[in-house]
Amino acid sequence: MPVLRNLTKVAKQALLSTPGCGCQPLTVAVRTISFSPRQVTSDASFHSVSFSETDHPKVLITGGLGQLGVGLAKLLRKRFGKNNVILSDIRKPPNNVFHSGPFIYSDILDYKNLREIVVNNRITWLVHYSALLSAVGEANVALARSVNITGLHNILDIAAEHGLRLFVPSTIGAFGPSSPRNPTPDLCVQRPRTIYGVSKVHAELMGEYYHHRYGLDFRCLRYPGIISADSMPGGGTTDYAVQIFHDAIKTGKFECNLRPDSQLPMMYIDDCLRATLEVLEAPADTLSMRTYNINAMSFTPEELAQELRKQMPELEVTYNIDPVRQAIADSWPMDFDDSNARKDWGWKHDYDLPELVQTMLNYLGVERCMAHAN
Ligand SMILES: NC(=O)C1=CN([C@@H]2O[C@H](COP(=O)(O)OP(=O)(O)OC[C@H]3O[C@@H](n4cnc5c(N)ncnc54)[C@H](O)[C@@H]3O)[C@@H](O)[C@H]2O)C=CC1
Ligand SMILES: CC(=O)[C@H](N)C(=O)O
Repeated sequence: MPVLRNLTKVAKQALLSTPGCGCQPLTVAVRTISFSPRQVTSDASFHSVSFSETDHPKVLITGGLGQLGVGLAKLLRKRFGKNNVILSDIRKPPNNVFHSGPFIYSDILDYKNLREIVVNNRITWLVHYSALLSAVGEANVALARSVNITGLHNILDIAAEHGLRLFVPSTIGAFGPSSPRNPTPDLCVQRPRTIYGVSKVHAELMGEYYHHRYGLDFRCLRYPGIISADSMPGGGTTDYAVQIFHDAIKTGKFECNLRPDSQLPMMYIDDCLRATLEVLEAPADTLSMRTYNINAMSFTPEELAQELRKQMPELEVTYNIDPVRQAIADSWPMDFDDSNARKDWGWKHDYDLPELVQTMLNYLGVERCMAHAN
């Protein structure tokens, strides 16, 4: 079988190489003044741990069991120590995640519970990953509004009250059909047409407002579509670019829900997680903005399939367009201008399309061969 023959080739290669698996605040920090964004009771604590008091930040990741959180926890634990990074979600963690470091239940809609976690664990950095993504959000607007907007308000208030450094990811989805699409700069018209996009523009603006108004150390990157091998996407428009690898390896066939010419910005997960750590560690005076585009590559489904066919010539791709996802993709950036991130804090991606494809095939090919061997 050609698919298996190519898989074996890919797996052999993989066994030989290692798979990749400006503004200063106008006010003093909120914890030092008597006014806070939320009318907290007088017993509320503003005693956050300052960075000089600890060797490492104490990090909480919300929504940590999705496509990105487990990988980010692994990276941050390597850097700051296993027990200094707490993953949280409302879902039950799989065994390997539960045994790899601290995990805690946290519903971002439960403000008191969130505050208790931050206080009891002396959290200093908060990475806020909980969200409903673009396609899932359109299927459940009320829940998306609640998680992505009400949840964010809880996060912002807790971060401001406890002097946390707060990272919130935004997305290419924060732009819309009236934005310049090729390329899309950091600052331009943002009129997205999805609840996901609207909630992310809201997050960008609220975070920046809290930064200027209360001195909140808010940091935000607009991620492209993220491609990963060991975690599945949670219901977005760019999901096809992950699924194609799984289907190609399993069956040699893939049915794509976007048109072959739909060009979108994309990034391999290792680049995305490294960018997140880099912007979190960047000295404040290097950040001329608080929300940055980051990018690595742009491609269409057809171009991705062509790159895959270099390794799997028999791959068959058919198209069965999902009108909801297609309308979203047609309104999103085709290419992303991340020159400010590159200039300010030295952002540089490692993976272009050929490396991405090779790395994904290596990883998934080895996994499949190992599963067959067991
Ligand atoms: N994966 C991607 O391609 C991109 C992701 N992003 C952003 O990065 C962040 C992480 O993305 P993914 O890991 O892909 O998302 P995901 O959809 O895979 O995971 C989101 C997680 O949030 C959790 N969650 C939902 N409601 C919650 C609640 N009430 N309380 C606590 N947790 C809750 C879910 O259980 C899920 O584990 C999101 O904010 C997303 O908007 C931005 C651009 C691209
Ligand atoms: C690009 C994103 O924000 C996400 N992957 C989605 O497609 O919704």
